Amino acid sequence: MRIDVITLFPEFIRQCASVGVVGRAQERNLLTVESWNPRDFATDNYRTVDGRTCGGGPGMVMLIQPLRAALAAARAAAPSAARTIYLSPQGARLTQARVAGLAREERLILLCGRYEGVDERLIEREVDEELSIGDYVLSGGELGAAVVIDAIGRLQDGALNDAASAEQDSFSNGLLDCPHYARPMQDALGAVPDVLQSGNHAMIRRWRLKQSLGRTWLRRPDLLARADLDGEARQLLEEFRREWLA
Ligand SMILES: NC(=O)c1ccc(NCc2ccccc2)nc1
Repeated sequence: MRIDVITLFPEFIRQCASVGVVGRAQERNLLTVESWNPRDFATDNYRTVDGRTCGGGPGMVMLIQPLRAALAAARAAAPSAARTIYLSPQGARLTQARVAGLAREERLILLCGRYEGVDERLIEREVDEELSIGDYVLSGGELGAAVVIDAIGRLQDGALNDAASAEQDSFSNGLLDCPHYARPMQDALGAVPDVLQSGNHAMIRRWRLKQSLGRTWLRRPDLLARADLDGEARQLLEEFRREWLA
C-alpha cells in the first residue's frame, strides 16, 4: 500500500512513519509513505501557501494553487488511482471499522491542513472524504495523518509479527480489550490471575472475553449497545455483571 501525504511539515510525517511497526512495514515493503510539501509548488518568490480569509475574520486559509500542484505531483508519482482524504474537525469520525476499510485501499493521499484549513473549492473538487480523529482542534492535520498511517500500517499483512494480535485488538470485535499481564507471576503489585497461569486455553479464552465484555459494559456502554453478542458472550456478560453487583 502507498500513502502520499500533502503537508507543510514533511519531516514530521517521515519521522512518524519511520519508527516501530510502521517503520518495519516500510522496510518490509508492505507500505510506502511519501510526503509532498505545497511550499515546493508555490509559484511566487516568497513561496506563499496561505492567504487572508475572504470576507474578513481571523486567521489564514491554505491557497488552492500550491495544494493542487502538490496533489497532482503525488498522483503522478504512482500509476494507480488514489483515494484523497482531508483530515479536519469537520470530517467523519475515524473508527476501527473505517481504518479496516482504508487498509484495503491500494493508494491513499492524505491532505493536511494548517491555519484555518483549506480553500473549500479544493475540498469540493479534489477531496473524496473528510476524516476527523476526534472532536478537538489541532494546529494541523499532520497528527491526524500520523494516526491514520499508524492504524492502517499495522493492519498490512506481515506488519505485525503475530497476525492474531491485530484480530484480538480492542475494537476489532467492537469491544474493549481485556487486561494483559507479563512475568513475574507474583509481584509487589499483586499476582497474575490464576486462570492465565492454568494453561487451560479454553478457560483463558472465556476469561478474556468476559473481561472484555465487563470492561466495555463499565467504561463504554455505547460500544456495548452496538455490539452483536452471541449466546456465550451474553452469558459471560451476565456473569460479570452479577459478580460486579454482588
Ligand atoms: N480532529 C481532527 O482530526 C483535526 C484535523 C485537523 C486539525 N487541524 C487542521 C485543520 C483546522 C481546521 C480545518 C481543517 C484542518 N485539527 C483537528
